Amino acid sequence: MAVEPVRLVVTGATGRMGEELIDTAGDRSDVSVVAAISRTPGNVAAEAAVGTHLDATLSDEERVDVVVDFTAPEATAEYAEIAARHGVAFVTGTTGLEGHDADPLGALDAASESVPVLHASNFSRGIAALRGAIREAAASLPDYDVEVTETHHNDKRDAPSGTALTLIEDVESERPDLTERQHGREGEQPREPGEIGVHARRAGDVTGEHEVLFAGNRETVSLSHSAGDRGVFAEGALDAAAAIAGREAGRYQFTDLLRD
Ligand SMILES: NC(=O)C1=CN([C@@H]2O[C@H](COP(=O)(O)OP(=O)(O)OC[C@H]3O[C@@H](n4cnc5c(N)ncnc54)[C@H](OP(=O)(O)O)[C@@H]3O)[C@@H](O)[C@H]2O)C=CC1
Ligand SMILES: O=C(O)C1=N[C@H](C(=O)O)C[C@H](O)C1
Repeated sequence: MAVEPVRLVVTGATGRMGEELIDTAGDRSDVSVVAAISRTPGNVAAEAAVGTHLDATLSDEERVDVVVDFTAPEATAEYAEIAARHGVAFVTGTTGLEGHDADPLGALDAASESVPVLHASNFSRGIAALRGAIREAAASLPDYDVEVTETHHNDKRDAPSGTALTLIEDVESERPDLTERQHGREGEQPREPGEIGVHARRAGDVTGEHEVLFAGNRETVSLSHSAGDRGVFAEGALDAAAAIAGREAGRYQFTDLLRD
């Protein structure tokens, strides 16, 4: 018996990730993009309906299961509220949410009281696997210095990357002695024992690279990931959207949905 595809609305449709999501979804039978949202609708390359306002689109469409959002913190806050008001699940990969004036993290929590909500700073399966390895290394190498380095394309807005922040939290969960995040270094600044070094590089069209270095006095361990293209993020986000549709309201983790 044929299974109905999960019906999606993609926001930020002219963005790098919006375009990748629409393209990748076109090759899959488990999801279908029924509408795309953009402030500049003329530029959207999609066969689906194109709207400028999520609220109006969710009112017009017969049925939408999930809104998939890769935009900007202020837009994510607004779209989460609108999706919840329409009873539609919300999957977002937008980063830079921490401490933003629009309180997107509060908006995700509020939305999760009525619909399923998933936010992941990185939707690649490789990063999901790397996170387990990083927690294990952090627990096994208690006195080693830790330095996190990320590299992204020169149009990225937020620094450090959302993924870098997630990986730092993974290290910190096993190393409560590391209480200071040292962003870059300049001048006379010897390393302090409680530091995690954090380094953000912006160059060319690099899709996304992350490295966590553990250094003792006679050895180093380097755990790293490099995304070959944005398709890995799009596939993961669409997997998450397909898996979250029809679930109970609440906050979901990408790593949990991968295991189900
Ligand atoms: N979690 C993950 O795996 C990944 C996360 N990301 C994150 O996703 C986000 C988007 O990245 P990327 O696609 O490269 O960025 P782009 O700048 O290419 O696209 C963002 C899109 O968001 C829309 N947008 C921006 N601001 C607003 C606003 N205030 N209101 C409505 N729409 C807005 C715009 O679309 P339009 O003009 O069409 O409305 C824009 O095209 C970033 O936060 C990035 O860090 C990126 C890759 C992977
Ligand atoms: O902006 C990007 O491009 C990416 N953003 C995410 C992040 O901030 O970690 C994920 C990925 O690295 C690409």
